[in-house]
Amino acid sequence: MPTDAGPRPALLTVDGLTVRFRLPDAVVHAVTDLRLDLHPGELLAVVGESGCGKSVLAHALLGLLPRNATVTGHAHLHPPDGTPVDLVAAGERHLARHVRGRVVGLVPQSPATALTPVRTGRRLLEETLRAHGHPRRDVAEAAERAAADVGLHPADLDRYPHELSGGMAQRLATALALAPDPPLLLADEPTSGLDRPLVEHTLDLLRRRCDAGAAVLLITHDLAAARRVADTVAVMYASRVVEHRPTPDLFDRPAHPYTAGLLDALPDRAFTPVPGHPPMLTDLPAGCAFAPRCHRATDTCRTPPRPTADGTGQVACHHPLTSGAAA
Ligand SMILES: Nc1ncnc2c1ncn2[C@@H]1O[C@H](COP(=O)(O)OP(=O)(O)OP(=O)(O)O)[C@@H](O)[C@H]1O
Repeated sequence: MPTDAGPRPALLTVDGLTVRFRLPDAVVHAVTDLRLDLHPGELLAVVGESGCGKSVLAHALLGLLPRNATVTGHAHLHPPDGTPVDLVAAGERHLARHVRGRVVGLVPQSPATALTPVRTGRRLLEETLRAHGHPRRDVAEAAERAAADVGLHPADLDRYPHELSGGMAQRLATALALAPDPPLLLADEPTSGLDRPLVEHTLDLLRRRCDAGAAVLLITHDLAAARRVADTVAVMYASRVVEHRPTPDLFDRPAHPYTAGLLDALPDRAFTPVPGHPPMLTDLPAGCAFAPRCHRATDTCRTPPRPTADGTGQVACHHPLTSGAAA
C-alpha cells in the first residue's frame, strides 16, 4: 500500500490475518485475509459499519480474543529498539511482558469496563508510568501531565472509574494508553462519548503522536474524523478490507462502490444511507459480500474479488468506479 509516510520500513506488517469465532452451531467470519502495512509516523484509519470486524482486528493484534477465537496469518511487529515479533505466533507471556502497553498501546472501545475499578485514575496512571520505567521521583507530575494532555482536570484523577462520566473514562483510558509512549497505538473509537471540542482535541493528540514518530491505527465509524487526521484509510466490509488508499484519494476518488456509498451517506454529501444491510458474518456469500447491496453487481461478483493495486491504493472489486482507478 503506497503512503506518503516515506520509505521507512513498516512498524507493523499484517499478512493474511484471519479470525474465526466458533459458536455452538456456526462460525463467525470476523476478519478475513487482512493485509496492511503501518509505518512510523502514519495514522491509518480503519472504517466500516458496525460489526464488520474492526475491534476484533485490534484485539487479535494484542492477543486479547476469547478462547472461542482462532487466529491465523501473521502480524509482524518491528519495534524500533527491540526484537521483531509475530503477534499472532507470540505466546501470552511474551505479549504481556514485552508488547502490550510497552510497544503497542490500546485505547479500548469500552473504557468503563476496561479500567480497574478499585484504583483512582491517578493511581492507575502512576502505576502505568512506573511499570514502564518512568523515574519514581517525577511520576506524580508526569501523571498530571498525561491527564492534562487528554483534557482531564487534576481533581478528576482522584475519582474511581465508576465516578467518571463516559467521556472522562474515555479520556483516562486514552491517557493510560499514551503514557508509556508506545511506538504503536491501537485506538478503538477513542472519541466515543466525547463532545465535539474534545473529539477534535483527542484526534489532534493522536495526530501529534504520529508527527512525533509513532504509528496509530484509529478504528472509527466517523469518516469526518478519519478525514481530519488520517494519512491512509482502510475500509472494511464484512470482515475484509475492500479499499485502502491515502486519505485524500479515498475521499475524492473512491473506487469501491461501498466506499462511495459510505461517503454518500455523509451529511455534507448526499446524506443517503447505503441501501440494505451488511450480511451475517456466520452466513457470508461465496462471492463479493457487498454484491447484494451493489448497483454495479453482475454475475462476475459471484466469485470473490481479489485486492488489486490501482495506482493510488488497493481495491477489491470486480467493477470499481472508474474515477477511483485514475492515479
Ligand atoms: N467472542 C465472540 N464470539 C463470537 N462472535 C464475536 C465475538 N466477538 C466478536 N464477535 C463478532 O465478530 C464480528 C466483528 O465484531 P467487531 O466488534 O470487530 O465489530 P466492529 O466493526 O468493531 O463493530 P463496532 O463498531 O460495533 O464495534 C461481529 O459480528 C461480532 O458479533
